[in-house]
Amino acid sequence: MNTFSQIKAVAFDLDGTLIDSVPDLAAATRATLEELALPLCSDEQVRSWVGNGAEMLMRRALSFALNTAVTEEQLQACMPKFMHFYGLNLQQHSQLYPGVESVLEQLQQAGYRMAIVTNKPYEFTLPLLKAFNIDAYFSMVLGGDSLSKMKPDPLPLQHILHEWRLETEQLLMVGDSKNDILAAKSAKVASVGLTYGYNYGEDIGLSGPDAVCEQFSEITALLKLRDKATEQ
Ligand SMILES: O=C(O)COP(=O)(O)O
Ligand SMILES: [Mg+2]
Repeated sequence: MNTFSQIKAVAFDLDGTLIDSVPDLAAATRATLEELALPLCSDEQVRSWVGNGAEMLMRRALSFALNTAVTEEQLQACMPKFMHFYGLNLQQHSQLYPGVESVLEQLQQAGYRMAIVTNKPYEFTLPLLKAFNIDAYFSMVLGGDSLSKMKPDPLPLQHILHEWRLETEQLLMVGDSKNDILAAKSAKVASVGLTYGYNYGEDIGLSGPDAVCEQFSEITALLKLRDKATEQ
């Protein structure tokens, strides 16, 4: 029996897994820094700062711009600005990664239950899923602030196991970051690491997921789903 043979439900990470969201996150980060008359950052820097939610992104951005550690007061003063700017343009420059819609469709057809487990604040998560017209695939959507702890803590995955009455062998976590893989390991569920997303510039394979995929479409083969689009 392979690692994935008992999977009934899949928890997907969002940023860097389903959606390339860095261009809009970077624009909002720069708009915040600009309003504070601080040096601006590049998209590439933001790519390496995403992964632990909006507050940690701003903490990293401020610490770069101020070239020193950031106080709680400085961070809390700039959060409303970032939330405002990001909320204005969630999807102007962001894109779904290739193959995402078709794989979600195939998984739905095959009867898998699907959830989003992201560290992005919940208030941005649902609008972003709606903007790309993929919200209906997910019967549970957890943002970084939906529960008391976010990934790499196992709590969001444990919440799904509990709510959906699943055994650990029945849930799969798919993500681009070591936070996704660490959360899966702590929750004792299988994980797939994607190489194209954001992982602080590190190789996702080093976190030890059960499988590494270069493209989202490879998930169908792992779950032994036939690609109906290419099937004659
Ligand atoms: O917002 C973040 O920092 C990361 O979000 P993700 O968990 O969907 O990758
Ligand atoms: Mg991610």
